[in-house]
Amino acid sequence: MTHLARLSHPLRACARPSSSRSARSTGRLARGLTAEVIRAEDKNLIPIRTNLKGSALLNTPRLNKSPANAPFGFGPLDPTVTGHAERATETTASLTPSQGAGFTREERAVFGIEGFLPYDVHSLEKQALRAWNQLLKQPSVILKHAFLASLRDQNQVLFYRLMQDHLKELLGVLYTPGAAEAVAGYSSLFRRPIGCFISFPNQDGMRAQLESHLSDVNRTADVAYDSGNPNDAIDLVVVTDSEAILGIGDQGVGGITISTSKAALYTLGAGINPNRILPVVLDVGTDNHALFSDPLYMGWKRTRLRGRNYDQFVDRFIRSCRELFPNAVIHFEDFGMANAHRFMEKYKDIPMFNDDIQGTGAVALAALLAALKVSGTSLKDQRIVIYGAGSAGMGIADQIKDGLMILEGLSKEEAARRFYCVDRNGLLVESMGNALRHAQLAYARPDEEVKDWPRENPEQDALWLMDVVKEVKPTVLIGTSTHSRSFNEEIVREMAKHCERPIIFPMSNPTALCEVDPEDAMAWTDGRALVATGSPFSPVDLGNGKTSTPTLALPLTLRPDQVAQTNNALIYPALGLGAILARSRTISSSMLMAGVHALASLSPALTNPEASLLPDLADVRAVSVDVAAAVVRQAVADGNAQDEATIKIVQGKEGQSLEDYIRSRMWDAVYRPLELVD
Ligand SMILES: NC(=O)C1=CN([C@@H]2O[C@H](COP(=O)(O)OP(=O)(O)OC[C@H]3O[C@@H](n4cnc5c(N)ncnc54)[C@H](O)[C@@H]3O)[C@@H](O)[C@H]2O)C=CC1
Ligand SMILES: CC(=O)C(=O)O
Ligand SMILES: [Mg+2]
Repeated sequence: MTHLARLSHPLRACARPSSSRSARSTGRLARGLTAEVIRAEDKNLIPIRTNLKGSALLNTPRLNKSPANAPFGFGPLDPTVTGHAERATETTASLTPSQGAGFTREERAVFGIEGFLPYDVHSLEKQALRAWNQLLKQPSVILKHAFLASLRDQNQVLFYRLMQDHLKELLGVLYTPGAAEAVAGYSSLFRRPIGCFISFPNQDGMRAQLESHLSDVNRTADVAYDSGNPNDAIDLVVVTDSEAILGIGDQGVGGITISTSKAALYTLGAGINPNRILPVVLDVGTDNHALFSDPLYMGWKRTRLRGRNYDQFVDRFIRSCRELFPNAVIHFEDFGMANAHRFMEKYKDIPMFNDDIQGTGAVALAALLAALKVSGTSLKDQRIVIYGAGSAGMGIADQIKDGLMILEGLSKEEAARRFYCVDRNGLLVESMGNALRHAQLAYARPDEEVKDWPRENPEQDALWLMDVVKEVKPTVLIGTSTHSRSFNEEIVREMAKHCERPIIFPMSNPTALCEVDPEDAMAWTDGRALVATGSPFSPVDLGNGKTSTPTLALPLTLRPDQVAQTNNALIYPALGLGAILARSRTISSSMLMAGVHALASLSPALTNPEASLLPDLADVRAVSVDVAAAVVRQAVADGNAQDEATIKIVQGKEGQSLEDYIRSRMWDAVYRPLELVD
């Protein structure tokens, strides 16, 4: 028997696929319920079915419409610690007014929760305002991050609504740089687990552990997004093994927070239903000895597993995912460089991608194409120095190399010659032999070419960044080194001597590891640089009263939206969404390139040369519609797409534009009606 909690809703009748067919028998929405069945404007009126009642309902974050407990940070304040007494008073005061709840009167009656809640019914908007006020009282980024984690763990819709309403302010809390602190402090801050933990010592139970997550998802079948087929409950797996988290290295089990943050950005950035994403950490031990000596460390306290056992473990994980979630895209995040590249090759025949290599390469190429429009130069005429030849650096080189081949018709070898890659042992040269990693081989320069270059340190063979900049006279300088402030004044000024519009992308995260502060880069190039950073930066105010920047030629004031954030988060959500909607067999390089072009074409700098090179990351959701559309079209053109409904839309057979179709598939942070099922 079914009890409808909102029988009176005017669109209730058309909220279900049809009066006689159940949603389960009609099929899917995420890729099934056809476009004419659910329109974008109706999707949020479709009830979510559940058999949970009372406190069980309130304690289920994906169904809860009320912030049930005091969020993290308000509880255990120690009044003996300076400042805590005042804060405790303040925060208690802020919690005193009615907590208010979004459950309607009818829902309260049907689900037996009236007695669990204060009387007044508060809208989501009002709840979001209260949550925002509470968050502002958190005194540090890490406590703000913890507040958000706690909210997410109590009321999913409210968490996403708050994030969406304040994306500009909160991205740096949830994601880089805030996520770096949260990952590093995981074991000490731990409250409740979010995500999926697959640990090597428990590997025999791996399948059962994944199945538990699956049945957890299926327990509350969502008519709007589920097919009713338990094997179609997960669209996306975001997995890390934590070896190279952002720029802070091996973080063991704490890496789960990078998976959960990246997962949240899929929802915020591309509307992927958060309940259909599985964030995973593969706990294979850690080589971070500080974690070993921490008695509170929660992961597997062993040195990092390597070799055959590690490979078999990852293989087993991928196999289990393919069996249990056959349609899911698998997103690899923050693996160490050698493994990241090996797995990209090994699993290239399934729908997977490596975000640090491919996502980063794609966003960097999009920013570069926009910068070239501003500078009026062509891709083939660039001399590109990459500082930090790891996953991201080589991913960027590979993507730009693809661009040189596809857009400029260069051969692979000619394209590779445009790059000079400097790593911790200096410029990559052929004589480095076995010390070169596989992904670096194509970019090693012949020793003959560089043997007479002057060295900063003549005692050494290695050529350092300054030596390379002096000889190469780069037009493009990209930082993925984790070497904070390494693009110093001397280097930037040297580059700017030989180049009208130096293109400088200091892409290392978090903020503290950025290779150059945009404000300095602008000052040292007399405002000529085209800059894009990996982490967010505050507005660069170069004019009026600033004595440190005396020789400005170009924009006197750089508004916040003028420093582009060249972060893979601007493209990976749409890449994933496109691949999911198309149910693409693989994620091909042509799909990536289609995404690059779509993103580059949205650059504000195309219409205003003084504007940001890329759209604001806070606008990622709108950006994602166009980028996902390009990815889907390419998947269909390549014969890679398998979803019939999507293919028909692309072929124009459904009378709906692909963009509208994509919007209709995007999950929104709104309270949908609940329907009680037995
Ligand atoms: N903006 C974005 O979208 C992205 C930024 N990144 C950032 O890029 C940085 C590198 O990340 P991954 O490539 O994943 O790490 P990785 O560990 O694979 O690569 C880092 C490379 O830098 C080299 N390196 C370290 N210190 C150096 C020094 N002093 N001089 C020259 N080279 C040095 C290392 O030997 C290594 O090859 C991180 O800060 C990460 O947060 C990574 C992915 C995306
Ligand atoms: C952005 C990102 O993926 C990284 O810094 O690793
Ligand atoms: Mg990463």
